[in-house]
Amino acid sequence: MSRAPSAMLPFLYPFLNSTVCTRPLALRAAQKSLRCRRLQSSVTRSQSPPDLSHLDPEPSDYSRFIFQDKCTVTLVAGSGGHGCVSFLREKYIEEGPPNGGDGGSGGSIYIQAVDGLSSLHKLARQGVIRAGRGKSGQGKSRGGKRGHDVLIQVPVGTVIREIGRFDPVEEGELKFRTWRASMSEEEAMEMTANQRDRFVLYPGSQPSDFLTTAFPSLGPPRRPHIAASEPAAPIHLDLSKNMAEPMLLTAGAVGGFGNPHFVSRANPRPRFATKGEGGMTLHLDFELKLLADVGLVGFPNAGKSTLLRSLTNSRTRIGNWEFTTLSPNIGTVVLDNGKGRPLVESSNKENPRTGFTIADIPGLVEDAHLDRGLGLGFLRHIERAGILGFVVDLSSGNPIETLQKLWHELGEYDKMRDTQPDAPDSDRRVKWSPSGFEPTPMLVHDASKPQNSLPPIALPPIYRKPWFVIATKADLPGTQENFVALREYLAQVQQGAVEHPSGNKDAFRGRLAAVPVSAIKAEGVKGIPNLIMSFLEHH
Ligand SMILES: Nc1nc2c(ncn2[C@@H]2O[C@H](COP(=O)(O)OP(=O)(O)OP(=O)(O)O)[C@@H](O)[C@H]2O)c(=O)[nH]1
Ligand SMILES: [Mg+2]
Repeated sequence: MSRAPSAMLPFLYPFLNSTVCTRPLALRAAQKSLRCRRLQSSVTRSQSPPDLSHLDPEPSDYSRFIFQDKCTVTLVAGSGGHGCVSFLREKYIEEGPPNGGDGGSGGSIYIQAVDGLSSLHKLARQGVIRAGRGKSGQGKSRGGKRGHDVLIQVPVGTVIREIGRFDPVEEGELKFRTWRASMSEEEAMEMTANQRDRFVLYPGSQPSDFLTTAFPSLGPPRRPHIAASEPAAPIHLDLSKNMAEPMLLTAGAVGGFGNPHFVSRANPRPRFATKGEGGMTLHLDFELKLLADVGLVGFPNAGKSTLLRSLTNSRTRIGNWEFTTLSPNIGTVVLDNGKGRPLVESSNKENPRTGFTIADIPGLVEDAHLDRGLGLGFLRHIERAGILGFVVDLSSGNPIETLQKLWHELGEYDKMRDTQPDAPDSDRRVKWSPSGFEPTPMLVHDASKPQNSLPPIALPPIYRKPWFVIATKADLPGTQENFVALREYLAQVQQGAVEHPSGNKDAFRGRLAAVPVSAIKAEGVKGIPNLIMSFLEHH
């Protein structure tokens, strides 16, 4: 592992003020220079004197960040408990009145998008999520206990789409309607055979009692009142904001009636009660649309993971070889003074930002848009970041070319996405047939792809995202000229004197800053949160 030379970075300091805090910011930066200096992640803040050993760790010193951006989960709402068949038993009362309690209702499933989560892996591991079943009613008119509710918490930026559902109440309603449509009113009153499966009998009854008991006519299956606040089918939710309160996804089913409900003059001691309704099953697809506020884009070994470590509490893996990082790592920059007071004044007074997230995305390679290297999956992660931070290694080659090559990949991906919206999911297998043999046409089915997979979520094009450049490894010798050239190039792009590196005329041309840093020494990184905040607040 290459240890950086211990020389300080004399050339860095003049640049820091002129580049990070460019014109509109310069005044503000001067006024807030004190605050600017204090602004740093919770990690660096708590270290005095600074211990930088975590920025150049042993390859084995890392914590695993389990990342999952997509999963399919089955949700089963709780079914209702059965009603109870019971009669009052007391001394001197031989044949007491019915006193069976109603069944408890099933548990509901709620969803809430919360800040602070960044992956769907916990949800993905569950596979099937069941709310509690309502308990059956009991004697002495005691109702059954409710089933427990389930709250699913997902990261902000999760999109939920329905793949399929099975609703026993809807099935029951349909069955009931077709059954009623086929007979007259009187017949319906008498004919109860079709509804026998909705009753429970007195515990000591024989199965044959089902045939001899005269059951009353029941209406269609019942729905709980809170089902009215379920989202409309098919479910499509875009949870892009932190939710203060959970939202109902599927309501638990109602419990059955106890036997006192069926008392009539003809049958004062009914020996039956009704079953609870069945809970709904939902198959939902969860996908993270927003990965993080900022995505670090760069070639392998550029120093993205080191930069993430220097900015946040992340313990992502670092190594002097390519493809050290294989899945995104997300770190959070906390912008408070440790006592809940903000260090950056947010222009949004009502809901000020207290921090933001940065994703270290695995390195891109040339032709990544053709799915080379670790390919399209990672371009999709880049597509999901709000702001792009291009990490360019000043010590290897021409940084302008590096930046142009990175943009070229992103630009090609944007173009490809526009022309073939479902290209990333298309079947890429080669269909080969031996010469002279004409194969019979058959449906090629990719077993790895779920049958009812949904189309990818539509995201805005990459070239419209705000971006800036982090020129890293500035502590290495001979990097100064490279940085000066890069800064001049960006100024020209901003003025429109040269073509935007994405090759797109409508691309983002706001303030284009280049920040020289030495991530390994945590030098120059303190201005980055301020710069990112200015982007987050104005775009
Ligand atoms: N001198 C110097 N070396 C650095 C700096 N930042 C990172 N490095 C070194 O560069 C090498 C690669 O760093 P990583 O952070 O793993 O690079 P990466 O971009 O995450 O690489 P991949 O995960 O493979 O894409 C490591 O040996 C780091 O110690 C820096 O600012 N100065
Ligand atoms: Mg890495």
